[in-house]
Amino acid sequence: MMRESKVTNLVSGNDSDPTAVRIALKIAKRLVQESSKEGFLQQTLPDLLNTLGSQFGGLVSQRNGTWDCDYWVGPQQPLPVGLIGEAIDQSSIRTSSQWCVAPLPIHSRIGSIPIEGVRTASALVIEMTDSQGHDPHNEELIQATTSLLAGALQRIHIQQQQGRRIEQLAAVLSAAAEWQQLDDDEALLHKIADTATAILKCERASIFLWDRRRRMLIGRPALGIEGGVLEVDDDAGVVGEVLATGEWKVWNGGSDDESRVNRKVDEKLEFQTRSLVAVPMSSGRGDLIGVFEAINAKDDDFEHEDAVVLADLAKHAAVAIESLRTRKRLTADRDRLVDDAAATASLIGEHSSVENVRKQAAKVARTELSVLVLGKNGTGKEVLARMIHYQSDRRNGPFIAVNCAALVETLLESELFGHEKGAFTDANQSRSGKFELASGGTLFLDEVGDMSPGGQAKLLRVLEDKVVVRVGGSKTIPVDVRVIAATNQPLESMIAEKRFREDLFFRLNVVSLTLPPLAERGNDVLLLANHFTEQFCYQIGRQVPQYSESAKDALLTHAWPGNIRELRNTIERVCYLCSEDVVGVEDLMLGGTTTGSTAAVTGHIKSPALTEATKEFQVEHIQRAIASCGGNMTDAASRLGLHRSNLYRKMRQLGMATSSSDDD
Ligand SMILES: Nc1ncnc2c1ncn2[C@@H]1O[C@H](COP(=O)(O)OP(=O)(O)OP(=O)(O)O)[C@@H](O)[C@H]1O
Repeated sequence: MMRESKVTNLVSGNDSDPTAVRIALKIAKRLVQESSKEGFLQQTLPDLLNTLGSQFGGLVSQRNGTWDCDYWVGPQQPLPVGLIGEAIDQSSIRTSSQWCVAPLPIHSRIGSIPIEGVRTASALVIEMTDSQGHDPHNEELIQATTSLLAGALQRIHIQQQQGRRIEQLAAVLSAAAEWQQLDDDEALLHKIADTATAILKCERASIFLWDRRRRMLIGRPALGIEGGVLEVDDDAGVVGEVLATGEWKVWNGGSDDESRVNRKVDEKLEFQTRSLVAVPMSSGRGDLIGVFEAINAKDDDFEHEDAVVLADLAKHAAVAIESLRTRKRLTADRDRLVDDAAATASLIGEHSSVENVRKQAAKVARTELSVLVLGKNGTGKEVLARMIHYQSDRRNGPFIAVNCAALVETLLESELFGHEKGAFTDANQSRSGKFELASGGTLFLDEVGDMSPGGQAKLLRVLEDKVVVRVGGSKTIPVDVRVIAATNQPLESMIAEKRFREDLFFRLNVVSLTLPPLAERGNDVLLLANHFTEQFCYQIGRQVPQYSESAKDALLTHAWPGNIRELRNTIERVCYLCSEDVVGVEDLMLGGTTTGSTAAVTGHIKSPALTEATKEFQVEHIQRAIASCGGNMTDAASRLGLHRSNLYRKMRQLGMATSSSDDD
């Protein structure tokens, strides 16, 4: 009671004792000026001792069972260890003929701030005459002084702790940002461990990832271990304690139970653990994924604050480890999907013309050059464009195909460049165009010869400026797109007729690749027929049939006006409708067209009657398709394996009537 009132009076300055007031003022003044414990003691203690009537003495603290001087005024002397121990044990002043020892009280909080981690016993040791030491007034003053001194030192400790915490948090955040950049497991774990050793000022740090199934902890990085793998039972040592309780643990060799440490790990690592702090690591979902451990603090022991810092690091480390795992999984998934897609984009064929195209395509794929693919309908222009994309550095980006013939000018513009909300009547919301969607990848512009003059002008501008402006918008949006265009139209004669822009032609036609009609590819017909047969039979789950010799002949002599698309459709029909093990010529239902060249080889004579018959067959075939689709031209075109615009073109060629409103 007496001590509390004295302290209160000292601090509030109400005490009438001028010495007490002087002491309080000195401590308060120094507290404002000094932020380190050493500086504060150096500046304050000589004066304080003097005020208390002594020249010599100091502040002592217990570390690892022995008493050390924090600061000593005057010549160093053997410490009165017995008297100090007595004073600490009884929490009161003890005096001898030479010494007066006053224990410093341990405050658990200063104001509303809890004091963590300071549990060291300290005492003020003052050399004084016998009469001074037994003077009750002086004793009261000493007690009050120690209380103020303890408060001041603990405030300094808190300030230092807070300063260190701010520095540590900044270091943790900048390390975490660096970790996110790494994409190698081993490098990440090493970096995390290095960060922990630097921030906690310790010798080593390890992450123990929990293999629940095997009930093992895998320590990484396992420095000093051959092969770099350290495995320990998940219930062993301090790390096991953390895993079992989900709470951090500190172990300091000088004071804590030796049996808690798993010395087997030391043996494996040829290392001596003297102190350690270990904290749990949890995933974003809160599951325990392992333990993060720091070993051998360089200064003193590990304290509660070290566990707090390590726990901060562990949170960020768990996020970095998990996000790297997720990134790796996503990359592997993407690579698998890209590989699957690339496999479907291989240009099947052994004909020299196809070999040639394949070689040129492989060369051009590695460049950013614009490519124009020429060839009749169904010859595989889109397949070739995809192949170039998947062989290029853009293979992980999108491949977007647009059929320029399928859209009227206004729609094409919004399709390619996007539009802003309200740009036209149906534009209820903003939409990205295909150029934006293809950014980082390849844009395939099919039937580019069918593009309107307005569309051609806009396309040219985008190709030159590499930016798009959405319809109804004003902002320019940069696009990084490789364009591959294709057409079955004779662009050069269209240029002469002013139906295609010459400047656009030169922009698109940096490299041109031409795919030959199927009928000119000799045995490729059988190669492709076998490929499609296997593909469809696999899809249906049926046995792959053989083709009779006459069927093979028919496949080789057919004119294939619809090229590979027609062949694919024919084989699809055969696979679904012919259940025999051997496909005969009648199962092919090929109709009458045969190629001139092969007809000559096989002895057939191409006569006007045959051409007429072919025409009739085509007219009937188209009429049947339209009728079976209830007049829906889009469905009929897709049933015939044609694009809608090509169906109209074909119908016009055959002299069939088309409704003009549908005809664009
Ligand atoms: N070399 C090839 N290997 C395998 N399949 C192919 C090959 N060439 C074309 N095909 C197949 O034939 C069909 C038509 O091919 P694609 O669409 O690439 O031709 P296209 O020339 O672009 O046609 P269009 O001019 O009508 O747009 C597709 O089903 C495609 O998968």
